Amino acid sequence: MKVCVIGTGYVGATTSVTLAALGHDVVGVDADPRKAELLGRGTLPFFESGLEDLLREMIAAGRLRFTGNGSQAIRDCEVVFTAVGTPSAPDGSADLTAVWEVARQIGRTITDYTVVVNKSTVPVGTGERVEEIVLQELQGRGADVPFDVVSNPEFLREGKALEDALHPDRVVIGAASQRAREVMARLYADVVAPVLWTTVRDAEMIKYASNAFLATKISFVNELARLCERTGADIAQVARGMGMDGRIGQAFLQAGVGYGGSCFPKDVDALLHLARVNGERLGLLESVAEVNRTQTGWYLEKVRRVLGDLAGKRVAVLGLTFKPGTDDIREAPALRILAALLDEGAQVCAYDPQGMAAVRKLVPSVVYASDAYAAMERAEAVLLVTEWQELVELDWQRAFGQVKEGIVFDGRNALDADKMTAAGWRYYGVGKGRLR
Ligand SMILES: NC(=O)C1=CN([C@@H]2O[C@H](COP(=O)(O)OP(=O)(O)OC[C@H]3O[C@@H](n4cnc5c(N)ncnc54)[C@H](O)[C@@H]3O)[C@@H](O)[C@H]2O)C=CC1
Ligand SMILES: O=C(O)[C@H]1O[C@H](OP(=O)(O)OP(=O)(O)OC[C@H]2O[C@@H](n3ccc(=O)[nH]c3=O)[C@H](O)[C@@H]2O)[C@H](O)[C@@H](O)[C@@H]1O
Repeated sequence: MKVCVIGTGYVGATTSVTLAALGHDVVGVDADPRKAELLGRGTLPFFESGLEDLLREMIAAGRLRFTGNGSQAIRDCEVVFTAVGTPSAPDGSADLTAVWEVARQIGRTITDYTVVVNKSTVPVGTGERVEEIVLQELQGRGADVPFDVVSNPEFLREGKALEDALHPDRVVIGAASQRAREVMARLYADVVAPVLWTTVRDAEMIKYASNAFLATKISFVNELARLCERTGADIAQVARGMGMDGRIGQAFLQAGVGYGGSCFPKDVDALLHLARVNGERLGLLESVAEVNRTQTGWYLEKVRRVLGDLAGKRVAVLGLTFKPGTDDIREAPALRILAALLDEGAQVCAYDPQGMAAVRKLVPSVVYASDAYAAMERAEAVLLVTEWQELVELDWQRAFGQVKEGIVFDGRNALDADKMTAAGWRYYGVGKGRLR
């Protein structure tokens, strides 16, 4: 099938590659000509393991190309995906400017039956508004072209984008017409995953509900971690014990410095906004956001209690991206931590395997080290903020020989506390018993 994907960021690029791998003839479109050009040459504009290889393979096979000119691509394709960004507006709502722009472009362009598939994360009711916009544009040019609007939310995680896109837990398709359902069934015929057919509104809500629930699990353990530190329990053991109950599950119960990224914070805010404008209050979700907003502050409070005044202290920060396996620093907890440390006069030396170039632009006054050992040299404390495998597997014995004070604040409970202690470190995890 001929498929067009508009917007080739994380989701659009991954969707384009995945659909090509499923045997479709795909053209990716981006308003940023630099992105389209890079992708066309087989280069990803972001770091995502494994994706670039398959991108090149699909281009070489002639099944995937990229362009800055959407109109021709839209006209040629039976299915047009929208995968543009839906960032937070100042009031917390999802800014849908790019979604409306694409809808107008589609309405101005299509000449034959087209299935307009929304992959961006959008509030309930967006599909219906897209339908209205396309129709207005068609009427404006006196055209009577049949089309359907479908919601097909994306559930991939950064760092595991390809794996998630090729082997999803489920595919959710919200479609009103039988014609659109048949097209979508053909499109995903070779995906080995359960498909849930819903209304457009249900599919839109499923996406927000899923992200909000995952964020809730994280804030739940993070709040409990605070109580564990007061009561002398270990949140890692508590989470393990809870997760062994099949109804609860182990996933997303890892306590830490809070969730970041381009999705959980913005999607929780957007759902809260959607509730407000619909006259509902989601008190539980408000608390989820509040726990997350205060989690880095709580973590830093512990650092202050152990180190005292931070002014003039040399602190190493390891891991800057919002999670391992990506170069994405959007809403990364590390940014708030760096800002607070600098604000209090600490001398900060940082290292991250992929995120330093982007962080350096935002926070130039930090010293960026060439590797983790260099970052830790003469440090009075080490803050592990993102649990890259490379950082977890460091020779911590060797590092102990380089620091001034062997104090480590493991913001992700990723290090082995016993081994760290045996190597000489004073180890502070998150929610791991009372402070010594
Ligand atoms: N990043 C992620 O892991 C996931 C993101 N999502 C959702 O998917 C959507 C896209 O997210 P990302 O890929 O991260 O965004 P992104 O910001 O990385 O990429 C969006 C792309 O759309 C392009 N664009 C904007 N307006 C355009 C237009 N009118 N025509 C053509 N291209 C245009 C931009 O140049 C950019 O390259 C968002 O709604 C997000 O919430 C959903 C699941 C996972
Ligand atoms: O809508 C989206 O964009 C995506 O958002 C998340 O994916 P992503 O943000 O890439 O990464 P996650 O692995 O979910 O991690 C998000 C944040 O939560 C934190 N986290 C995760 C799990 C956990 O147990 N504890 C925890 O603090 C991570 O460190 C990270 O900062 C969801 O997992 C995806 O299903 C969804 O498609």
